[in-house]
Amino acid sequence: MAQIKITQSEVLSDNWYVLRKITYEYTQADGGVQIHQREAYDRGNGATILLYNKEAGTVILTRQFRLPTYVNGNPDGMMIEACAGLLDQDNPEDCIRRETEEETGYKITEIQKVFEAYMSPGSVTEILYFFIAAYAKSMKVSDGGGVEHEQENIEVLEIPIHQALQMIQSGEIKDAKTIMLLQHIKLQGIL
Ligand SMILES: Nc1nc2c(ncn2[C@@H]2O[C@H](COP(=O)(O)OP(=O)(O)O[C@H]3O[C@H](CO)[C@@H](O)[C@H](O)[C@@H]3O)[C@@H](O)[C@H]2O)c(=O)[nH]1
Ligand SMILES: [Mg+2]
Repeated sequence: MAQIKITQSEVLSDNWYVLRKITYEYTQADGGVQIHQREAYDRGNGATILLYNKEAGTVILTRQFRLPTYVNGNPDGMMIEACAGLLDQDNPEDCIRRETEEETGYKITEIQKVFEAYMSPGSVTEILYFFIAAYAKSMKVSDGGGVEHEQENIEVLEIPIHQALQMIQSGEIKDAKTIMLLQHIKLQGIL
């Protein structure tokens, strides 16, 4: 296994999130030492959740504008995604309960952690915690839509699972966390 020693960490940008240039010694298995420099974008960690209803065979997804996709080939910048949020000070479970209520309007009870994943390990530090939870109409406490002062403007979608899976094939769903959760629900036979 390679040995790593960080020798320098320079902040290139500290605005909304932090971009660092990190220099490190990389000692290979044969003892040879290389000097590497890599940039790492630190925007904290996140959590995401897929809400599902067994009886109806539906899932809850969100739709919102995502600027980085707009500047990289997504014509209207709109993305259909599983509900998700950044952790702030919370633990992943508290975070996703709060985000679920803010974004979808559902106050969920039992939630289940399914896995965790680095979403872009060559450039972004973030680890994402994945959850699923059952939802029912009776759990709806508000319209959702996100937090006004954060300019979130989130649309809430209730979609049959078979349609959501087709939307991956058609390219209407292009978000990695969402694809992972939809496939998980299908693979595990939950819906
Ligand atoms: N003003 C400003 N706002 C920003 C900036 N970058 C992000 N935001 C806003 O900050 C809010 C963060 O909302 P959250 O719901 O907490 O996070 P998220 O963006 O939904 O994050 C989730 O999705 C990401 C993309 O898939 C994931 O990377 C992340 O882990 C998480 O799952 C969003 O409204 C976003 O537009 C910025 O540079 N400036
Ligand atoms: Mg969000």
